Amino acid sequence: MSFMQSLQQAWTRNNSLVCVGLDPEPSKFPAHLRDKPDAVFEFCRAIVDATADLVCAFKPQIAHFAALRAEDALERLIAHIHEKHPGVPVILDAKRGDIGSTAQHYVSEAFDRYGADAVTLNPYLGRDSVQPFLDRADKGVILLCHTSNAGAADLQELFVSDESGGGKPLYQHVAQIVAREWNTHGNCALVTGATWPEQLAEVRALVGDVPLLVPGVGAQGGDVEAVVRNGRTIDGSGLMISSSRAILYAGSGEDFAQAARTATQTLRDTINRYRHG
Ligand SMILES: O=c1ccn([C@@H]2O[C@H](COP(=O)(O)O)[C@@H](O)[C@H]2O)c(=O)[nH]1
Repeated sequence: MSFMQSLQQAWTRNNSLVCVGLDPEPSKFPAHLRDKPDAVFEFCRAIVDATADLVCAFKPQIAHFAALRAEDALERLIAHIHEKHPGVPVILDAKRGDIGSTAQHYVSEAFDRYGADAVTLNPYLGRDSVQPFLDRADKGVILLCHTSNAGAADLQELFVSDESGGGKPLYQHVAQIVAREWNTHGNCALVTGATWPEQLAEVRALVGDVPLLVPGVGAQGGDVEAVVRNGRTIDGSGLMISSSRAILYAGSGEDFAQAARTATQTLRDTINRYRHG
């Protein structure tokens, strides 16, 4: 099944637009796990198993594993999700982007080595850098459009002129070019941060039903109601609203996975309040 099919089925089956981000930070693990040799895998697996029926996707952030020399734990974690929770897509948050010959290796890394269903990419090197990913029609290609950090405005909101003499902010150009030209296989999505709700509305208006990955609720303080109202599609879906720290570290004791479940359930219910009204 393709990434887009899995995502749509997970939205419906779990009645959820929540994406749980998997950003392991051992210093925040509960004491009983912290010094275990396979702590990163055990922590993330417990979170996954406690929340899989409440989410539309999982999003491991690759730097959180690589910095700990825990790439092996990431491989096993994604394999575990596919085996125990089939139908829940995995987005590898890697923000890759390079010339074509190197991009091919990033394709293999994300999809063949790690077995991810989708990957985040930086579109800044242009179409040829993204093409090897676009060609994997069954996989999701999620391009940075307007990120959640304060510095997003430094470049992404710069005004760019077009051939007709008009112009628009760069992030709107990215949204349009992805939706109109790069999405030939229907496998593209865009990253638009929850902390910029007006820009989120602009992007939704430009891209029709293209799914939006929205980090920035929870620890970064994005307003869930504004995200849902500004980003939803006509049928009340179209969003993967991602939260990492606020879910992973909701509890710090032996019941951390149950605390993560409760936090995920609360976020899902809050989102659902605004999907159709
Ligand atoms: O614009 C972006 C793109 C990616 N991220 C990533 O999402 C999570 C956010 O973590 P929280 O703990 O929920 O704040 C993290 O992995 C970022 O690298 C983003 O925040 N903003």
